[in-house]
Amino acid sequence: MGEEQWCLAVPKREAEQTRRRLLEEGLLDRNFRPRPEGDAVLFPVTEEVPGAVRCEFEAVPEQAVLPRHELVGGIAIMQENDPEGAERLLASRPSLETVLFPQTAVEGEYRTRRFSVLAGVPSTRTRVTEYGLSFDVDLALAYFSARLSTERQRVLEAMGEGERVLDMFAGVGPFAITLAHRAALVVAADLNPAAVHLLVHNIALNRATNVIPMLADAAHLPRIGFVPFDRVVMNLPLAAPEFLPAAAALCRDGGTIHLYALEEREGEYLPLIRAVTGGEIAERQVRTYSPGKWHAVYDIVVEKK
Ligand SMILES: C[S@@+](CC[C@H](N)C(=O)[O-])C[C@H]1O[C@@H](n2cnc3c(N)ncnc32)[C@H](O)[C@@H]1O
Repeated sequence: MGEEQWCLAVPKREAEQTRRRLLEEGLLDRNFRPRPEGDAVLFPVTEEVPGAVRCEFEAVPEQAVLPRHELVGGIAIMQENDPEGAERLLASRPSLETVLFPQTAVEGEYRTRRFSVLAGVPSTRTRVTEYGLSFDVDLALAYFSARLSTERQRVLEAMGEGERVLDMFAGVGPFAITLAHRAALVVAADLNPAAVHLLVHNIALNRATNVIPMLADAAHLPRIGFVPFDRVVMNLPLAAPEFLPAAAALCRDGGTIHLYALEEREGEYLPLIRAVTGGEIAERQVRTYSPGKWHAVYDIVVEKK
């Protein structure tokens, strides 16, 4: 008899690509085995992701089960403080260098966590490869989440060639450098000096010649006198709504703002958005954040009032 579990059904021809993406984003639940069903493959996922439904799965035999973890480049972040499990995990994958356990939640203005090292090289720095790009990250110094890789591709695909883009909360640059592929110019700002240091490094690492890094508080950006941007990315889910008037001032009429927010009910931020701009709004849930809370994105077409 199997267990009830969230699962994602994908056509067989997309199975390998999906498996790699779920592994990259730490969403593949390794306590269960993916299984074919008709023309599709059902993948067990660790949380309710868009398109997931409930299915029954056979659990993997106990000795094969590795501790739950999220992969960020050569680092595994475990959900439990289990040094013995960490050693097994490290031994299971030659590409793993370090196993960490978060001692805190994501906290503070810089959105970082403190970690203890459970196994391997005592470092919080690693290189992440995402859709052909490389990002050097230091998880203790600056925010990075591999789980947004699909979201970055979605925004890239929505873009036209030659846009002027502003990333207001750029971190080490994953959105800015991904979007630079189609943009004419990307301005990438963050107020964490360590994040900007890695952002500058990652711009050079990816030979992105059209990304301008800035050590700046996003609240100050409207006073710089930029030519309005075609697209503004606001990935600071706990506080981005506060910065929406600044983003709207920086975006051209008809341009798009991608506002990431944490919400407890669908449409929670619609009244606030409508008070700032009159254009079209599409809302999507990106992933579960904690029980009863969603990481949502609002794609907002700016209509100057
Ligand atoms: C959730 S992280 C997102 C980073 C990046 N966009 C990514 O996807 O990895 C939010 C970032 O906003 C930065 N931040 C927080 N408040 C800010 C502000 N007022 N102005 C500019 N950056 C800010 C933090 O330092 C952090 O790097």
